[in-house]
Amino acid sequence: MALIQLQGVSKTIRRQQLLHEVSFSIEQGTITVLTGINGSGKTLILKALLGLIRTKGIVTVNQEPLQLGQRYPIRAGILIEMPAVLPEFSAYENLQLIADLMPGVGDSAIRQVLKQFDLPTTKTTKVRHFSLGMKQKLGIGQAILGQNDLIVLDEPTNALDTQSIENLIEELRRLQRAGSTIVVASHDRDFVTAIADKVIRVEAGRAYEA
Ligand SMILES: Nc1ncnc2c1ncn2[C@@H]1O[C@H](COP(=O)(O)OP(=O)(O)OP(=O)(O)O)[C@@H](O)[C@H]1O
Repeated sequence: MALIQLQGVSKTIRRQQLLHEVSFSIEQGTITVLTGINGSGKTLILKALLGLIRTKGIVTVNQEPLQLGQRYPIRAGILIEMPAVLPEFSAYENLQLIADLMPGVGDSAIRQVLKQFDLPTTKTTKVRHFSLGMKQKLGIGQAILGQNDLIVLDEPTNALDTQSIENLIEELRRLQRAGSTIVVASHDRDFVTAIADKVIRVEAGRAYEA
């Protein structure tokens, strides 16, 4: 069953049409990957399906049309563009800020995420001393913490080494088995091949099912 459907979604900014009648569905419990070159429109599509930008056309979540400004109808973990991490806090504390908003998510879930991505568990190592890849892994950790209904990751393999990409694939598969629906934008071909149940090719603001 489709968790999310885009029907004829278009976006024009300053008279430039950036998305053209984008239509596809995201099935419950699957991993959907949007792939395409820089500037093709992947991030805009992710924002549209999350109700973060105003578009023409219809986006439905659980068959209900999404309204801009309304509370998103399902629990979503999101990493789009730069990870939103607080540099003066440790990795643990950054995750704790999110866990505090989620009933039933606490110390053991935080430690599991830190372990999965080989991040320091101490509260003394501040994120400002992290490498780019470590910050990226923490950003992914923020999105996957608490087993969300929907997990949206924009270019998650950016700055990750081979082992970290393998850990990410394993973690996404585990989350999928546990019931999450996952949507990823990526131009990393090996990663796309390893992870995708469905590939959506994005070219100049148009989406094609591969
Ligand atoms: N707020 C905006 N104002 C004007 N143009 C924009 C805006 N947001 C996106 N664009 C343009 O829309 C197009 C698609 O951008 P988008 O960020 O969706 O690409 P992308 O496929 O995610 O690229 P990348 O792989 O580099 O992340 C680009 O040409 C971009 O310049």
